[in-house]
Amino acid sequence: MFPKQIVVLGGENEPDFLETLRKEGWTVLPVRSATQLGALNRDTDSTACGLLLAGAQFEKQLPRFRSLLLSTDFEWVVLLEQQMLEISEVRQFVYECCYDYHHRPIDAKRLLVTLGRLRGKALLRHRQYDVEAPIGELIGEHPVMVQLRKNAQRIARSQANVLITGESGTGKELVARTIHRLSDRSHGVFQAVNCGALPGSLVQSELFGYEKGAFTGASERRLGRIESASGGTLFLDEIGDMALEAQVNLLRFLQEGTIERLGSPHPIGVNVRVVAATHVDLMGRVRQGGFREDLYYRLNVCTIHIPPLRERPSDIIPIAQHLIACHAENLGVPKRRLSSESVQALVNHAWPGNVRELTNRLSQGLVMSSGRFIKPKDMGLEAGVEPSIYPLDKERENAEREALRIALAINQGNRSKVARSLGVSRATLYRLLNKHQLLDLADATS
Ligand SMILES: Nc1ncnc2c1ncn2[C@@H]1O[C@H](COP(=O)(O)OP(=O)(O)OP(=O)(O)O)[C@@H](O)[C@H]1O
Repeated sequence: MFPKQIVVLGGENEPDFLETLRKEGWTVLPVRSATQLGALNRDTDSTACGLLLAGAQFEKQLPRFRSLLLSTDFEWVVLLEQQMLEISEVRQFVYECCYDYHHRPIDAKRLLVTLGRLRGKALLRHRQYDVEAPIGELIGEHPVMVQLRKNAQRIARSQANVLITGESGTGKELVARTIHRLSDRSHGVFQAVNCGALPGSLVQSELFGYEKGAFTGASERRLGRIESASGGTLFLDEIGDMALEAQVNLLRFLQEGTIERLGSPHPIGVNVRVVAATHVDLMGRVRQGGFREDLYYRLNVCTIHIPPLRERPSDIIPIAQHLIACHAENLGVPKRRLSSESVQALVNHAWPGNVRELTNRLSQGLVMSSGRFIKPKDMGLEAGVEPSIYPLDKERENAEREALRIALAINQGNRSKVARSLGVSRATLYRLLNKHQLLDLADATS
């Protein structure tokens, strides 16, 4: 149970009311300096409430009080003179920094009710942050994400290679890390290699390592990324961009479990699980001759597809709240909340950059907002009032495509099993796969 604590800022001019608070079971914590407030904010749990007692010339000290209040995690109520509310800067201050206001003379009963509500709100907020998953957790309650987490768990228990597909920023690396964390390799390293960033000339030495003297400049032996990941997981991001020559060696490694360092004819056994990711249509690349078909099938033992954020709009706000809780501390700013306009704007946005864009916009919003709430403009978004619901036929299309993807993943592309699990004939399944351009994910022989 959290104690009833109230931080009182701004003078001792209400001794009777402070006494009433004590009698009502509140611990009153008077604050006289910014340092004291900072210490209380650090040492008191965030369910404590704040009461600001506005004194004479309050309107001249608004910037100081604004930065004091916003530097804390507490919810605040301000007590002021009624005529002060005629000053627009004061009204703006109350709107931005406070949960509520009361004016003098004090109506003790009413103010106690307000403080009771304030505490209730602080407790709720505390619980909300308390249940937040730690940073690095895959958030999302959309049915596709729920299924995706289950699949990741199942896959983690096996040693199978995995191919993760999805647009840029959808969370492919996060899923790969989750598989690693849940696997019996979690004590080994997670080695991430961005194949797109490696020039063709470097990819071989980077992945497979080299012996001293293997080429000019090879002054000592160097282990490659595959060997360094031994006992752990190798994450090959943007696998579609890997040079063809390196693809041959990677295939040999996947078939035989051995590598050869450049300059050495001796194969070395390496125990590594490979998780690859791509944002391009890898099968399309196979057809164009840019990616080896045999390697595609070696990597694609299990597939996880992450749909873009716009196709799972119910995930936007839970992920946003999680990210605010995680990033506010890293950025050294208070945990501000989303205004209702911001919630609407976030849901309306199309998210071409997916969750990465969401992370960036929220970080910007946390830094730029000057009040208790993050507003749309703080995140570089237009305030939107449009309802966030997609037309029904678009929702149906999305649901149909997701059901197909899930069934394909669970049944490893086996068409007969997929058709059975979806309760449709093979002919209908073929039509649906064709319509959603998912034929590549289905095994034509099954
Ligand atoms: N479901 C999620 N829950 C919480 N955070 C997420 C989620 N999905 C993605 N993120 C966060 O979004 C950011 C981008 O994710 P990640 O790097 O895994 O995407 P990616 O698909 O690998 O991107 P790219 O294709 O550009 O390499 C990361 O900070 C990640 O932690």
